[in-house]
Amino acid sequence: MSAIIEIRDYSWQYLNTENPALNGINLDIYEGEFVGIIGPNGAGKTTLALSLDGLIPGQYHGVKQGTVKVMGKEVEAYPRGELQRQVGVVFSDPEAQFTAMTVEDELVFGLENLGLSIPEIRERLEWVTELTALKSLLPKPPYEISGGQKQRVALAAVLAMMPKIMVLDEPTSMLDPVSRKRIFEVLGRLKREQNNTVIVIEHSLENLIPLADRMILLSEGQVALQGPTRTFFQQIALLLEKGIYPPEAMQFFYRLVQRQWYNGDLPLTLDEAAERLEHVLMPRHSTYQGS
Ligand SMILES: Nc1ncnc2c1ncn2[C@@H]1O[C@H](COP(=O)(O)OP(=O)(O)OP(=O)(O)O)[C@@H](O)[C@H]1O
Repeated sequence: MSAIIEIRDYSWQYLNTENPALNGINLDIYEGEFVGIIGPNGAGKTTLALSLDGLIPGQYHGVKQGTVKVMGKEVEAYPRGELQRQVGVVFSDPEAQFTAMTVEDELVFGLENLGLSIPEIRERLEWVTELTALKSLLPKPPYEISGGQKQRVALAAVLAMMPKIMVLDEPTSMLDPVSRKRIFEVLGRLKREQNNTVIVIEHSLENLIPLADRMILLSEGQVALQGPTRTFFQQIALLLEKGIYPPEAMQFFYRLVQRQWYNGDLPLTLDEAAERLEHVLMPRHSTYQGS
């Protein structure tokens, strides 16, 4: 299977900066994958997102080396606007993306630009409104709704365009836990019901972990670690060293490992932690078989 995104020896240095923001990146991302990208501040995560939809090098000044290919073609080779049909990006500050007077117009606007027929626009509007639970907000001006609602509108606007690849750059960083959960519920449905390739840059690991097939750790512009989610988080010592704090249940079990009270794999979720704890405390009663 060939990768839908292929990044080879890719480096990007913004103009007038001392170090490259991305430095020798090699990555393959496959169709239908749900990939989580994490890393400390300044690691290059947003730069990577900008590189995937061509805003880098299109709208930024700097020096590029290597290649970023989307669906077999280098990002610079796409005619203007064409790449954005394949790659939809949602940033953490949705306000900047809104131009219309109502939420409904905001959603319809992009679809009209795609040249879709009116029945098709209606159909997609209905689908995306249901998926993101936006029905009651359709007549409202985008600037009158809450931060969480804005983020759902931004997500819906990109989803409605049905891009093959979606990149979400800290989509919940400005949201309270309830709104954050709702965004992740939408992402969960997207994963179960569609075959989109989804790349999420996110600090909220509790929400990301159950969805991600694969995780990538960026650090100082490089891929410091990548792998299937479960394997990835077993490298907890490296993650902690890079300033990433995995969910507390995982950290708790890591302490048990350090004290030699536990030698199985680290649980990814609270439910898994409860299961493993039962095995540690009451091995004869537990149904958990160990790793
Ligand atoms: N427009 C820009 N001009 C110059 N340097 C930039 C620009 N944007 C980012 N940088 C620099 O590039 C490096 C990577 O930044 P980037 O925003 O990609 O990191 P990040 O991992 O997304 O960080 P955060 O988690 O804080 O959003 C940083 O050193 C940053 O200062």
